[in-house]
Amino acid sequence: MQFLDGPSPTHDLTYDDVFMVPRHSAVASRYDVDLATNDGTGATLPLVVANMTAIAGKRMAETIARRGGLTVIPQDIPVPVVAEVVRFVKSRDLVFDTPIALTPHQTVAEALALIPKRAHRAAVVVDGGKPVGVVSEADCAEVDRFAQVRDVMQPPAVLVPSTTDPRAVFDALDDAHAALAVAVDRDGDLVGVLTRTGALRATLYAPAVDPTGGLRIAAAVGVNGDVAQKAKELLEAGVDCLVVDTAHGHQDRMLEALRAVRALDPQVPVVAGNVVSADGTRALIEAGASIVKVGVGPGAMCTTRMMTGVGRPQFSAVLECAAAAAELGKHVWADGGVRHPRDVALALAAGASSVMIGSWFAGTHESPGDLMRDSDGRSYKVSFGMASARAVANRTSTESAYDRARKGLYEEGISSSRMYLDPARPGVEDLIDQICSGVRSACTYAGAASLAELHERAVIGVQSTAGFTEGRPLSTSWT
Ligand SMILES: NC(=O)C1=CN([C@@H]2O[C@H](COP(=O)(O)OP(=O)(O)OC[C@H]3O[C@@H](n4cnc5c(N)ncnc54)[C@H](OP(=O)(O)O)[C@@H]3O)[C@@H](O)[C@H]2O)C=CC1
Ligand SMILES: Nc1nc2c(ncn2[C@@H]2O[C@H](COP(=O)(O)O)[C@@H](O)[C@H]2O)c(=O)[nH]1
Ligand SMILES: [K+]
Repeated sequence: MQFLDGPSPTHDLTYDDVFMVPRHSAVASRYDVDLATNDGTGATLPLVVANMTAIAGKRMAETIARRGGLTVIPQDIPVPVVAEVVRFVKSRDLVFDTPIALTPHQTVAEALALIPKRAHRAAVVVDGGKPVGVVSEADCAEVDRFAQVRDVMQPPAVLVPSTTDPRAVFDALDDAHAALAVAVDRDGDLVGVLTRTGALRATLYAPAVDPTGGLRIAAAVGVNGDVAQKAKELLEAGVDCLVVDTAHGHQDRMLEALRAVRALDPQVPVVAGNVVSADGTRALIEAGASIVKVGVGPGAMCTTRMMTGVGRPQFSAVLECAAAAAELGKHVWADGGVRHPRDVALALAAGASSVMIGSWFAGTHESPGDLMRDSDGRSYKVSFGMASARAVANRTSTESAYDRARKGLYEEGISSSRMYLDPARPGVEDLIDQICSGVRSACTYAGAASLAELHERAVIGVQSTAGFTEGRPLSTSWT
């Protein structure tokens, strides 16, 4: 990457401060761009879901890995629960989505409570393992809430063997004018479901799979307690990537934790953070990190910069840390502050091998929270920071009242934030589509057929606030 006007600017920059200049390209199509990462995680997309309790659960992990990204299960989740999530995610079909399954005698009220957990807005009715019907919200309208789903369900309009090619599923749905295909195994038992868009995506994305063919998943540990023991248990549970995470990564406690984890000789990438300097990056790599997580204060739930004045504008932080990591043959993830597809493209241009997203993905069907509606009827989910009073109270729930009170004083995150679902993109896969379109397009503007080429060829300019504002679309006239 180089700056348009030569040397690096003298002050630090964040994503909004910069733009990429188009240059000659020999890449004919945006589909010719390979978005696979080269950091050893096996991800085919440069996207990681942040280890935040309100965002990263098993549903998110399954959905993201099927499209090629990774989800980091937060450090606050007990190891046996993480092990169960890993087992669940690795048992998922690589093409067909896991539906809400109801028995015929369950009620319409139960169906209506569960259907919003799925972007495809339906549930499958199963009897003895076999799908016997599909229930959508429309089927439940104007019906007694205690009615049984068997009385409102429709027979599956498209029933296919789970070995069916996604393109054939797409065509079958199109021919039948149906919304959802139901897939079964050789015994006729339910495997999963696929929408038209899901079938299309299955032809465009490659799932992130481990050597045994299971979907990949990551998990985090903090720096307190017996880190090595917890890391060992997570590795035994089968995580594909281990994240050692704390607010201030360039500290002794982190370096000790990292050395202890490295001593386990993990055969998966070890990510550590967070830092924002070349020194911090080198320290983490020397202590055993294969990937360094970069970002202090850019997160949407994060109050660190307001509380402490500490941090660093994210574009410059990623640029400096990525250069330091590359000198040692290692990588960085850009963590936090991503609000538009452009931010992902710019982080990758600065040299990140992957980009971590939290809050933006909170406002999707796949995040763990319940779907809420505000007084205007807009759908949202509640999100909160991992250093918020709420998260700290959860994390310290087994400690003495005195210790909890002591730790409760250091609050550096928002405890409750409404993350609205975009009505046009309510599922995390809709956001992935949007991000990948933006990044693929950015690559062709730069003449890059891979992420390594994007970093190599990117020419970055610095813009004024007016320059950034000019780039924003207008939904109404300006006079
Ligand atoms: N990327 C970012 O900007 C930030 C991210 N976070 C996220 O919040 C979650 C919780 O992290 P964290 O608060 O580190 O909690 P942890 O539970 O990981 O504890 C951090 C440990 O480091 C010690 N510590 C020393 N200095 C600091 C400091 N300046 N800030 C925080 N801890 C310090 C703490 O001791 P003692 O309590 O005695 O001081 C504690 O023992 C993580 O997921 C982290 O990534 C949090 C803040 C910033
Ligand atoms: N200072 C804090 N940082 C936090 C907190 N919770 C999470 N985070 C960081 O934000 C990113 C995600 O950023 P986003 O803009 O995509 O939401 C996450 O990975 C953490 O590094 C917090 O409470 N305080
Ligand atoms: K912030």
